[in-house]
Amino acid sequence: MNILNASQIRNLDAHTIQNEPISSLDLMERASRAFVRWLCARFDNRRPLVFFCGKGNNGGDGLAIARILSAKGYGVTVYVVDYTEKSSDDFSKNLQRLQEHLTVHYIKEEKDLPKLTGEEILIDALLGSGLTRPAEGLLAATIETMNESPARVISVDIASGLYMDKVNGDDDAIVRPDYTVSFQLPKLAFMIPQNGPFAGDWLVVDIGLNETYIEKTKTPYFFTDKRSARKLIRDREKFSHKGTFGHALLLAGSFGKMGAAQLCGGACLRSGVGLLTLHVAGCGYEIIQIALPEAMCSVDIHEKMLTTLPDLNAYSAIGVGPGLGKEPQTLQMLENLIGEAKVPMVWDADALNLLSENPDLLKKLPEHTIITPHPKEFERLAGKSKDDYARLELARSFAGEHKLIVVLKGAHTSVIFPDGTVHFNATGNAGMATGGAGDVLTGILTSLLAQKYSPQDAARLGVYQHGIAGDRAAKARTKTAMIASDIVENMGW
Ligand SMILES: NC(=O)C1=CN([C@@H]2O[C@H](COP(=O)(O)OP(=O)(O)OC[C@H]3O[C@@H](n4cnc5c(N)ncnc54)[C@H](OP(=O)(O)O)[C@@H]3O)[C@@H](O)[C@H]2O)[C@@H](O)CC1
Ligand SMILES: [K+]
Repeated sequence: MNILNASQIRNLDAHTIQNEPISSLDLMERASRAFVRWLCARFDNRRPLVFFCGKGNNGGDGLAIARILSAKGYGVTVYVVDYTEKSSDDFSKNLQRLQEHLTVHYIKEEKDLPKLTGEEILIDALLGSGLTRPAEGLLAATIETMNESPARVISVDIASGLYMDKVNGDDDAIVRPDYTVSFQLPKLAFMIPQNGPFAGDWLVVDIGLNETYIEKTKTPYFFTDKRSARKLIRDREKFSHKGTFGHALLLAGSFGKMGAAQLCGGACLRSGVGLLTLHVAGCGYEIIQIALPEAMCSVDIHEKMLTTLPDLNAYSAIGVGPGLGKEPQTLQMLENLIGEAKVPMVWDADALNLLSENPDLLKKLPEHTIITPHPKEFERLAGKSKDDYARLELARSFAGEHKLIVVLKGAHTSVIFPDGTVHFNATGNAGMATGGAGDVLTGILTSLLAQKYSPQDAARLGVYQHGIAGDRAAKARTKTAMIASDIVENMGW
């Protein structure tokens, strides 16, 4: 799914109005009904709803939503924040419609702000995609009132004060919603880690904007949701055999860190690879043979760490890094790997840390190798960034410069191609922020590469599957109690 910026969304809006055709007022009504459907499915009419509306179209949505919910028997109080003389046409029309049924209250100065009990549900319809500058004065005071109340807050389209596609200032007044119900498309702002508190649990409701126009609009940003992930999956043919699904090699584990190799290997097996060999330090031989009977073991000459490569000819993909340690002999092995590998690779964890300590090696990494840094590992590789938008930009130029596929791990993990395209992932949860979850991902990616998925598809699909398995694990165990091996146990579609 494409992610569009604010001006592209404005054009999309105009295109839909002109070509469907539909009036802008009817489109606002459709968007409002979509919001109402979501709200009614989640909240019954026992709690009072308090609306805070601005005077543009986001405020117009708020007024329309209030009217529809009031007709459905919800208790509705509406405040219009009177911060400007200007108002949009559709705001004015909806104000007139609402006033036929309900008295609207105006907030003209701070003393007009209501006292909230915390029992209400607050609807934030102050500012939407039309935000052009930080919210100040009366708007900022209203935002503060909402944020200070223990009441639940639901933002219409996007939290008021949050830019859709660029960084906010540290001191900007921004609503901190529990939920954001956004129209038609996910917004770039929702993908950015530092915006977590300003997106809440966000979701997208369909309002029938022109799909063809959305697909044709050029953007570097995409969202891998269920529909787009499904398109990447290849069925297992009836007449296939284990050779069809490749032979993966994992170089992982060291003394005290054999669990990383086990998790990585387990995930690799569970993502459909035909055969798996783990090359492990001597101390890992029995561990792996017992823990993963489906895998084969190749044993290093060193008892505690990996120092030498096995013959690489048998393998269709290689994953390296989890639990490797950073000893000089292991670094030597990585140098040899870069020289000898002729198949697609995934580099993770200590392999990346060794790369950042040896920038010459980084330059030699074969094109389209997948690297899977978390933010700290990425910082070691590419340097510091002043904010999360800047880090995304740095990752795009890094991927381009080194011709690598960068999987920047986090909530909405971003998969970045050498051409600068960014695919944010839909699945996963905070329960996955736990030791070993990254090793699981490396196993999955290596498995998909061994099955001859292109590195781009393997990265997007693997990250998506990893997240799905994590979501299932959280359901079974809760986010707090789940551990990385639960992710492996919950693999599969
Ligand atoms: N296509 C869709 O998805 C659909 C979208 N719809 C809805 O429309 C919403 C966008 O509406 P919108 O364009 O009227 O802008 P909105 O955010 O209401 O702001 C209003 C005006 O406020 C101003 N302003 C900006 N920043 C300010 C500030 N800090 N402090 C004070 N003033 C500020 C600025 O005007 P300016 O003063 O810059 O001239 C701006 O124009 C969208 O989020 C969604 O809810 C649906 O109805 C149907 C389909
Ligand atoms: K809003």
